[in-house]
Amino acid sequence: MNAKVVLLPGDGIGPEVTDQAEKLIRSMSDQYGLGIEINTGLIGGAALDETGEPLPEDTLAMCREADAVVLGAVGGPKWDDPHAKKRPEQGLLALRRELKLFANLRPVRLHPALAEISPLKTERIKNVDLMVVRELTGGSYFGDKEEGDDFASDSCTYTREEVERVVTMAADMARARYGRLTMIDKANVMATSRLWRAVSAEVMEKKYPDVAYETMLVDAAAMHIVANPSRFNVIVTENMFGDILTDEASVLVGSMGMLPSASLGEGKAGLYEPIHGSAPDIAGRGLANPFGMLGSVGMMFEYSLGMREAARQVELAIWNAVSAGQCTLDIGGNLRTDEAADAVINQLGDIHAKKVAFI
Ligand SMILES: NC(=O)C1=CN([C@@H]2O[C@H](COP(=O)(O)OP(=O)(O)OC[C@H]3O[C@@H](n4cnc5c(N)ncnc54)[C@H](O)[C@@H]3O)[C@@H](O)[C@H]2O)C=CC1
Ligand SMILES: CC(C)CC(=O)C(=O)O
Ligand SMILES: [Mg+2]
Repeated sequence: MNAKVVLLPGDGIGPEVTDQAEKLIRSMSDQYGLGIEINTGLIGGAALDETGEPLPEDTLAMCREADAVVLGAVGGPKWDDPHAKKRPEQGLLALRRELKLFANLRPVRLHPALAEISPLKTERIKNVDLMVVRELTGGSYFGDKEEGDDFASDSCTYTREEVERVVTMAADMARARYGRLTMIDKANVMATSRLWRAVSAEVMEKKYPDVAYETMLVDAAAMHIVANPSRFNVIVTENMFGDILTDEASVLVGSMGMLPSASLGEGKAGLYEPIHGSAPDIAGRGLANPFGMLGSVGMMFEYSLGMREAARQVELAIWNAVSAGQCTLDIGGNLRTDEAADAVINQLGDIHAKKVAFI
């Protein structure tokens, strides 16, 4: 196959979880005889310290050549000076934009063993299995900014095309899941949301009359996600709403450390990262949950390497590790980051051996 994967560990717990991703990729590569080539690059605060840029040219060049990029997290208190001209997070935003990765898929599925970890009542969350499709290269994270001591602005812009392509991807997903699509906006206040509403309605009416479709205001959605999360199946929303709502949704499944993501564009190349940040409060202590990162590697096998079965095996291995209590402190286990990842890799070996024995 000779796929090329670039690892960008970044900052805080980023390198800790990226090390686990590398182990998993190497193990899968050996198991399937894939010969995956792995290269590592600088991004975020680590890149700022070494090169003065949060996304150095050679990192970007390497990523453009790759089939997939796997990223830990960027940022941290060391680079948080509000007057700084360059910030680690700019590196990640620039990478997403340069690679034209307009859709960020964030699946949220509860493992029944973790229902008790969630602060929410088990009967409310037991059927949670949703897919959030977050628009990733538009909106206020990318609009023009003014920044002064007495005035600041972030402009939020969207074009018809930006809305159409991400809603189309989300509607395809809803159709494949025999599910319903909820488009979340703030159309009672924001002009961009009214564009989202009009364009989404057109797309759904013309191309997806068979997919159940609804709209919801983001403030109400924030409430429904915790009050009645299993009512959702596929959610599509703009960049910032999706960012915020998915951190909220992580509470449903036990921990921020559980949620993976895949960022996709027109082609097959993608960026794979857990939804969490660099978690400075636990960095360097072996406490980081690696499952969101390992789940992201699973998504890489599906979306960039076209290996759906391999992706299902990674998902199942994480599921089995959780069932066996082989997990980190945040979800009630007592394993360190590397031990929890090793447990998943061992589970994967068992799954593979059973499959081979069956054949
Ligand atoms: N994709 C990225 O690179 C992102 C970077 N950030 C950056 O990360 C830094 C810290 O941001 P925070 O607001 O603290 O958000 P965070 O996501 O890093 O942490 C929030 C809370 O979740 C916990 N947590 C996160 N990941 C975990 C894991 N794998 N296992 C166990 N617990 C975990 C942390 O310990 C913390 O209590 C900031 O500089 C922020 O800009 C934030 C979000 C995304
Ligand atoms: C640029 C990132 C720090 C934004 C974020 O929180 C995310 O993508 O989850
Ligand atoms: Mg976020």
